[in-house]
Amino acid sequence: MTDVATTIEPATSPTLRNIPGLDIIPDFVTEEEESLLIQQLDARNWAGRGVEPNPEMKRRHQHYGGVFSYRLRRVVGDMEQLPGMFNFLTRRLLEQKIYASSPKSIIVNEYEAGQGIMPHVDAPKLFGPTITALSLLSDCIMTFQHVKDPSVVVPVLLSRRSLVVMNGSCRYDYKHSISKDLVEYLDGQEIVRSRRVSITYRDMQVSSGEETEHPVERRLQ
Ligand SMILES: O=C(O)CCC(=O)C(=O)O
Ligand SMILES: [Fe+2]
Repeated sequence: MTDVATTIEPATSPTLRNIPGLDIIPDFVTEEEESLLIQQLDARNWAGRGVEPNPEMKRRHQHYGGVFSYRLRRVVGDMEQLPGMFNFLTRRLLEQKIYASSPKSIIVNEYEAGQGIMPHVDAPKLFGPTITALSLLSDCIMTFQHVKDPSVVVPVLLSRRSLVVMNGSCRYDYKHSISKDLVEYLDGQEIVRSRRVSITYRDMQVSSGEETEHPVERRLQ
């Protein structure tokens, strides 16, 4: 990547929302599908807050496919098939050509009001070129910050039931984060945060055990 900085517009420009490789698909699931997903997820075990494989994490989460330990920085255990409850989502991702083949890994994150995720780039050596996250139960703002030019900060609304797709520059050149704020503002719109559950699809890039650049500790908020 050369001359990245020269292609970036001033931070004040509204056109900055056009981050190369960023796409947001509204209403990726229906209200009925959202309720069913939440019901099924809540019937399963949430990790974090003292529960393995990431007991140190305050945010509750569920890993499917490859179970990634943030502490050990690697996939622990065997790659398992994704549970059937995700089949319709995977099918939709393939139908809409967001992925060419079924992604092998899902992380479900739960954010209580007052919880967020620190700025990070999803481990480039571990996860593939397309990251997607489905927002359930609450709107939030995802903030993108350019790695090489931190003055470039781009807040983007992730509305409830939308899918955010990160490819190319968006996936590799920008950190993404979600604040802990209970109330957020974007373009004069007030966004009141409540419990949010996100379903992130990622392809595993390499065999387990490879060192990654994941900012482990800084994710633990
Ligand atoms: O909650 C989200 O929408 C994003 C989660 C995320 O960035 C991650 O797990 O790496
Ligand atoms: Fe991420």
